[in-house]
Amino acid sequence: MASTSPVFLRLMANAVAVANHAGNIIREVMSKGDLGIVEKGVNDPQTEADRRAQQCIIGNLNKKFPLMSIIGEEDLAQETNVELVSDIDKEVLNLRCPEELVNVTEEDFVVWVDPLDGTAEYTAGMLDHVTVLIGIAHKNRPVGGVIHQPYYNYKNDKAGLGRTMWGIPGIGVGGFKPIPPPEGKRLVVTTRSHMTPVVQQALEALKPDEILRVGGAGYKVMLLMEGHATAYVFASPGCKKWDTCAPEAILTAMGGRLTDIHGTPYSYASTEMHPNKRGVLAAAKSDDHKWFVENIPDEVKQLVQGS
Ligand SMILES: Nc1ncnc2c1ncn2[C@@H]1O[C@H](COP(=O)(O)O)[C@@H](OP(=O)(O)O)[C@H]1O
Ligand SMILES: [Mg+2]
Ligand SMILES: [Mg+2]
Ligand SMILES: [Mg+2]
Repeated sequence: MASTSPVFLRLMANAVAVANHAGNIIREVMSKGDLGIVEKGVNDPQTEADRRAQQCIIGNLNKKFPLMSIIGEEDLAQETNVELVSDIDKEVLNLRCPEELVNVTEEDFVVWVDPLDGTAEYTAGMLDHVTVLIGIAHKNRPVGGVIHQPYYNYKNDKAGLGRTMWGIPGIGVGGFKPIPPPEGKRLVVTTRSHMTPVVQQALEALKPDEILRVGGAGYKVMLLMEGHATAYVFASPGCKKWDTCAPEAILTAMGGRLTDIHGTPYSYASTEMHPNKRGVLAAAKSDDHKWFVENIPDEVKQLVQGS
């Protein structure tokens, strides 16, 4: 069965399995207590969990898809002797493949990996903000996404720890139940740890009923996916392609939209620069997305235009 499945489904099914394994690594590093924090820049920490999770994800995907471009957040020499993840997600493997991807070979996919999104929150013990993000692009656009949340349910002893969500535009989503945001309320989610005057200016102009400040692009998009927020607004060039590729795929699969703050989608080609220099704007409903694009002030748009 596996060998006859389209490459895309094998890739998605392996991405789910390897994201789950990365979640084990993230919990193991935390439980050992020594996070091995390195500051990559201003307010940009990296931990032993970021490093080991990336080695595991890229090492395994490389072994199975040696001709594919894989781009990870952390700048590391890839170890060759990483622990092999032998499982594969059977449910995802047996999904219907989008028609246009049935015959696509591994060379034509680009995979964007954020081994640990929400590192600042991980080091601060805000563990539910942490996710593992694996986004798959074809012809510059996200065609599949996996978000693993290793600490889902960590405050509840009785429930299972961790969960994995996926989405394939044109096919659907799994691992969670999409819930629309409350009608008649404007709930905006934004950064907790990378606030700037321009980010703040954009938020004020939108007159939200509530501003939710949480960590990680993955967790912010999860709040959109499950009806806790109307839009994710980040008028800053700080996020990178590995932060948005997987979340965009899942949001698109459920009818939402993720673009820059001007309303233009990003390209996820392997040659693309890493930063999302024109900011991030996402919503679970495309009508809401349109409203936010129209109501971000021109002054903010001029300050976040990528030049
Ligand atoms: N000014 C900045 N400098 C570095 N990284 C930034 C940044 N603004 C946002 N990011 C990155 O974008 C992701 C979401 O940020 P935030 O939580 O502030 O919304 C984080 O990913 P990582 O945790 O994977 O590094 C974070 O590092
Ligand atoms: Mg980081
Ligand atoms: Mg990130
Ligand atoms: Mg990261």
